[in-house]
Amino acid sequence: MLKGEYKVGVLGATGTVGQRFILHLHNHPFFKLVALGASSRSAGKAYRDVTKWKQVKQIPESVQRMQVEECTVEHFQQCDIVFSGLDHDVAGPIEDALRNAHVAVFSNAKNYRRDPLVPLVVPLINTSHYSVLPAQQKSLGLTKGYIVANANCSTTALVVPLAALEKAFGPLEQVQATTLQAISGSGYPGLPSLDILDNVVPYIGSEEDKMEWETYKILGGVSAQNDAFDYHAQSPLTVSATCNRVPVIDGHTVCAGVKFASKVKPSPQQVMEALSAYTCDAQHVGAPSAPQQVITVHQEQDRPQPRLDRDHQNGAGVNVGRVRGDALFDIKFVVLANNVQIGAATSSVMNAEVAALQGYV
Ligand SMILES: NC(=O)C1=CN([C@@H]2O[C@H](COP(=O)(O)OP(=O)(O)OC[C@H]3O[C@@H](n4cnc5c(N)ncnc54)[C@H](OP(=O)(O)O)[C@@H]3O)[C@@H](O)[C@H]2O)C=CC1
Ligand SMILES: N[C@@H](CC(=O)OP(=O)(O)O)C(=O)O
Repeated sequence: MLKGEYKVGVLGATGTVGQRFILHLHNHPFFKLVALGASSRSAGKAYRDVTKWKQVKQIPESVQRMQVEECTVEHFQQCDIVFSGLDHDVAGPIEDALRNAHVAVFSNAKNYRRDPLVPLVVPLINTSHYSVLPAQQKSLGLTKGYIVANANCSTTALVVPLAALEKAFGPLEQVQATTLQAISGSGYPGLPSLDILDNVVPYIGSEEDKMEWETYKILGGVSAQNDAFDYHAQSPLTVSATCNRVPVIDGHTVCAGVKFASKVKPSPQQVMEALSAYTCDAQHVGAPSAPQQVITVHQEQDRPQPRLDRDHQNGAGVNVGRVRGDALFDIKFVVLANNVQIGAATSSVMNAEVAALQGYV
């Protein structure tokens, strides 16, 4: 149901997430990158002159000389879609202004995730939440333009296997999750090397709270009138998260324990089969960024590992390993997700691909 080529822009194009957007979008099959935005420090200059480019791949030729603009409506209202990798300190009013200018905004920033009419979408799980977009538009008197948020990167890692387990075995009762989060999650330049090398920092501001409540919204449903999210209202699920920063560059690892609500518990083998079999709408509608395999289940005792597994399928899926029974929980496992790909830019792009393919853009 594509309407042809869509003009897209990137806000925060010079940042850690913005650079991933550039690599995703510069030769996309139906998104044409036409506008780049960043702060007034970068505006008016060529992209290659203001970006501290940290990717192994070079800046695409077509982007090197593009002029970076201020993130104002006048520079982006030509776009059908804008991807936001903006700092959350500034993202709120900029994204709202673009929505009001009839642009579909797909944001990585946390500002609108709690909004009762903004879908919080992990494209491997809940693109069905787009059914609330007309209610969002109606509440603002808009006929075009909306905001879709993607989740926190650690939440994204955790919820994909949880969604697959709920689909196969019914509601979950308790989830305990302990993260080992990569340095790139804190943006560039991130933590000082003297804080993170040879060290683990057992605190990431507001991360635990986000992992807990975002999970409820993502795994929840939508009201019969398509005008509200139910935040998992009918579920007995309780999530408890502990977040740590570790000296890994990219790739968030989460060690999870899960209790099922049902009295009949699946075996580790059944869990592995269910995780491997899980598929999602992004695959079914043919989103170009969707992975072949949503959850790659590793049989080796010592996988997944960030260095070895984060770039599997360009970081578009998640990796699960060490699926086993437990004395306290019904099942334990380790999940790894590339925080700057499916945890950030890939999620936004895949969300927009599904929206376009389903006629929401
Ligand atoms: N890194 C990650 O793993 C994840 C990040 N996110 C979220 O994505 C967003 C971007 O994160 P990240 O790329 O790591 O951050 P960075 O600090 O690397 O980049 C921030 C970007 O915001 C721009 N910016 C800063 N101030 C302004 C301003 N006043 N007006 C316009 N643009 C401005 C910067 O432009 P300039 O270069 O000109 O300063 C830069 O392009 C954040 O909201 C973050 O929370 C979400 C999930 C994962
Ligand atoms: N806080 C995450 C990255 C991030 O920016 O999260 P959020 O999008 O929820 O603000 C990390 O440090 O790894």
